[in-house]
Amino acid sequence: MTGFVDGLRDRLRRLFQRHGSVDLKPFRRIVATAGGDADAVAGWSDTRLTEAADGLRTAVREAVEQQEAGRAKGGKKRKGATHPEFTDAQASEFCAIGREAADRALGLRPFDVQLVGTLALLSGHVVEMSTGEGKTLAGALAAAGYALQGRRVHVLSVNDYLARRDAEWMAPACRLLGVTVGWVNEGSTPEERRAAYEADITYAAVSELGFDVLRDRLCTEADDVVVRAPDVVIVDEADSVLVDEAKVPLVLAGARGAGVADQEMTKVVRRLRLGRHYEVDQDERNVFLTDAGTAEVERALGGVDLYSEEHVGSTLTRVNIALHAHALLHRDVDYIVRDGRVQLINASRGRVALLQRWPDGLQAAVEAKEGLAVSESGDVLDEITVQALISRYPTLCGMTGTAMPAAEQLYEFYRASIAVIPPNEPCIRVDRPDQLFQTRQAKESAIVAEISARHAEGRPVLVGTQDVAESERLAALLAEAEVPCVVLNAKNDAEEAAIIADAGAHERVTVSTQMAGRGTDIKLGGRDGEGRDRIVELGGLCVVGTARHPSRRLDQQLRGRAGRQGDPGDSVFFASAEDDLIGQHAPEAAERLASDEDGRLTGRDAQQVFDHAQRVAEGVGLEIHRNTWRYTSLVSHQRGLVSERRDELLRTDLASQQAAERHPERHADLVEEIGEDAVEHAARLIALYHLDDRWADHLAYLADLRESIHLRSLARENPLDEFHRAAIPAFREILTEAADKAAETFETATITSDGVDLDAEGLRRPSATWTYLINDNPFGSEADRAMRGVRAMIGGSTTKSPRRKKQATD
Ligand SMILES: Nc1ncnc2c1ncn2[C@@H]1O[C@H](COP(=O)(O)OP(=O)(O)OP(=O)(O)O)[C@@H](O)[C@H]1O
Repeated sequence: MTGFVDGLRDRLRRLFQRHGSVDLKPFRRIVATAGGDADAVAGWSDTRLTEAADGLRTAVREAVEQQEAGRAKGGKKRKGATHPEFTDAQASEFCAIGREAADRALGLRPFDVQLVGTLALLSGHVVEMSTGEGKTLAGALAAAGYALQGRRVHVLSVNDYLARRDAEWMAPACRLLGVTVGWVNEGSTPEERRAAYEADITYAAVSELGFDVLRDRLCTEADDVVVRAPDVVIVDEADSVLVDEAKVPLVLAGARGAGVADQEMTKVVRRLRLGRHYEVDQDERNVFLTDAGTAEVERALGGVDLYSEEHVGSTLTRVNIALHAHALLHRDVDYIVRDGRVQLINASRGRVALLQRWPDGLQAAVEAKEGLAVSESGDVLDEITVQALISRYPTLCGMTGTAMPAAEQLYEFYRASIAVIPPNEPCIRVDRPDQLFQTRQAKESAIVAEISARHAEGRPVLVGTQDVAESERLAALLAEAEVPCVVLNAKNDAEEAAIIADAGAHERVTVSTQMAGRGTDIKLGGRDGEGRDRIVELGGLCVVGTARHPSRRLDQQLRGRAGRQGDPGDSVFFASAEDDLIGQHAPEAAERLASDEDGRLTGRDAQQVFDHAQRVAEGVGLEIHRNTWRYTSLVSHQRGLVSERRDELLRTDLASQQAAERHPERHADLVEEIGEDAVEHAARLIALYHLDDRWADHLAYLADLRESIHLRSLARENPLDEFHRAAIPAFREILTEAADKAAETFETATITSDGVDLDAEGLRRPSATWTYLINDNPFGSEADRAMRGVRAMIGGSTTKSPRRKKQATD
């Protein structure tokens, strides 16, 4: 009933309420009062400043203690956790000392609007502040504010570079406020991680935090856990993380042995030709063998029948994996080859995703395609989506330049409201109308002409491309036109900071893949801003987009690179009817468009077609997000229950108690023989092993279930209901089954004062683990998958998901 009422309320809300900014007046009032205290605070010594911050910390703690004591006296039970907050007077004092601390420690005196942003963050909102308005500082002060309220804060960045940069940059101001700061990077050791998470504020990339949370789930000693319980999360580039990346599952896999390359199949598919032997979906997510392709493969494999019972599960799956690697994963778009290894490119950020890989079979197939040694294979041990990861935090807030266009999703998925903070200086950037063309070739000629013209004027130009291959094509065209350019993409992201630092320099042309999500500052005149006046005179930075993105938000993020802090600048997007956006979302409309002899689209409706295609793309993106969440929220709930049990096993003597209940004699004998502690330790190891193993099996079952259920949806059953109908009972017995198995092992295993040797009992934990991201639905939407199922039934081939080895070999 509650679910029904909530659902109805949500629908009504969506119908009637426009998502607007929260009221900033109360924050403005507090900041104005803080302004009055500024002179007094300016005269304080550093020590006095730190003491004042400490005084705030104590006052908040005492207020919370008083509240709790009052509640206990009144006999009231605590209903949900209440979070400590500043009173208005405390908030005002915090603003005054925070501003002074930033000024002294960083040489940056926060503007009023930044403090308004800080207060909005402290109220749990997502804050919209334009590019270059100083979100990093507003976020750091909010983090310090939460820390003074006694909360533990994680500040999440989109990548390692920003996490470290922001932590190191902001730490001196936080230190002056008596607040400690740590950061985590991919290369951090477990000790460094633990120390970083012990700090009041921890900066980390989202994926790094997620992988730490997953790795913690494998610990068998409480002291090995690195991440403490989630409390407050401040998300930088909030819309990218909370919306664009939310659906991506982070996966932890455990080594099972050397991987095996399917050389035979790689050779077979290499001979296949697009159009004749196989076809690729318009959105490049699925590949199908044609009849001629099927015949060719069957012949190459010595005359097998791919659809016979013998081959349909195994050989056909192998063909599909190899074909997927051959036809759908492109070097320099989806991955690069570096140091003899395949490295994935994170599509939304145009960066190499180190230590990440595709699911087993697919990874091996790509490695075989590239003639590389095959890496280890493994089993999925656990996975979590970014959304589930962030939903664990009782308090969520964040900042971004583009929150309002994501308002609906932010409310729907996180119940987050938006505070739109006005700029410190009004934005004077000119966003020019789109330049639309019939063909990609005509578009690229026009892009080169535009860049050449701006370059000739001496203006810096930032070009945002969609992928690495496009960047390189454009760089070659610019070279032909004798326009020197710097290419920033996943191939050289180590040099990113240096390249970006100079992207605003005189005559500089920077071609960047997926600039949108990079969150780095471009200063006019170059890194030291020396040539700034000259660039201002010339008109500032010119941003060129080479295609419209799948959402307006991404377009805006790219445009926002120009015109920071009231700087001059302009932006223009080029687009063609041959772009993916149109091919995927408005192919029929594109056929009706008219163009002139330069290939420029002339009709008035051309712009509408592009806008429409983008709206459709946004709708598809939202639907994928909703759908993923509908599936994963159940899994996430189940995961929470398992985690709770696991934590209890890890930190208490529950495992030993359970063993004593089920096998009292064996337990008593062992305690006498080797002592209570040793028994407890052995029982714990055994119980954790079985719980983890059972959970990994359950995840594999759910993945299979989800895959198979799409076929049932053709029989007009609601796939989500079906999924729940099967997934809930499958989970119900997990905890009991794991405990039963643990009891069995406890009864039969050899347990000595040295403990229990799980390997010897055949209960092998993975020797090594690694992590990877699964991109949003790499094997297509539900509808695609249902269609593939039908095609398979009527005799065509499909790319069956190789998501899990278990599944692939079913
Ligand atoms: N109060 C301030 N006074 C002077 N300069 C400031 C102030 N706050 C921030 N800055 C400067 O503004 C620049 C941009 O800051 P920051 O990178 O935090 O912006 P941002 O809002 O995060 O932009 P982006 O959208 O690019 O991430 C930095 O060079 C920083 O030093």
